[in-house]
Amino acid sequence: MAIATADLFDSHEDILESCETQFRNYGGRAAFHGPIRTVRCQQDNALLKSILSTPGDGAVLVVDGGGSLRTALVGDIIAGLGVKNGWAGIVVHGAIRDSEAMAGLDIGLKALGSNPRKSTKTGAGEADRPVAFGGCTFTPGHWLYSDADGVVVAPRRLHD
Ligand SMILES: O=C([O-])CC(=O)C(=O)O
Repeated sequence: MAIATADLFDSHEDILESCETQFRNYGGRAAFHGPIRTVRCQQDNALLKSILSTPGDGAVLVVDGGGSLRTALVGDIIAGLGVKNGWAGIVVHGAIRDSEAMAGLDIGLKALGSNPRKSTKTGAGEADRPVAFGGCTFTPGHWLYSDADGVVVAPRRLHD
């Protein structure tokens, strides 16, 4: 069942952060939520690919790509790994590609935009550290809720 971020905000304003970044929705799931995992990488997507190759257990991967639109950090193959391994969603502060194919994948996927240019594959980056953008800090283990209105983060799970 979809959980409305606006309703969550009204009930939990004291503990919620709301992200000001204006994402586009690319995935097949318009609304999604889960505990946060993170990765920070700059125009290189080998680390996030290896993370999405492991069991997600319903988590949301927040990818801090520094807001770069120069290369795509996620395409339909990497997003498909997330589907196969039980990730609830991917939030990319950066670009994706294969956007038409992504609409058919059963996963939440938000990103700033798209670019056909691929990323490098060195594995550079950091995983599971707090990352911040849009006035919001994404801390591993905190909970992220996303829908058409936006993305909110809470220090704990908020729904039954
Ligand atoms: O391999 C990449 O860099 C991204 C991609 O195209 C995919 O995930 O399908």
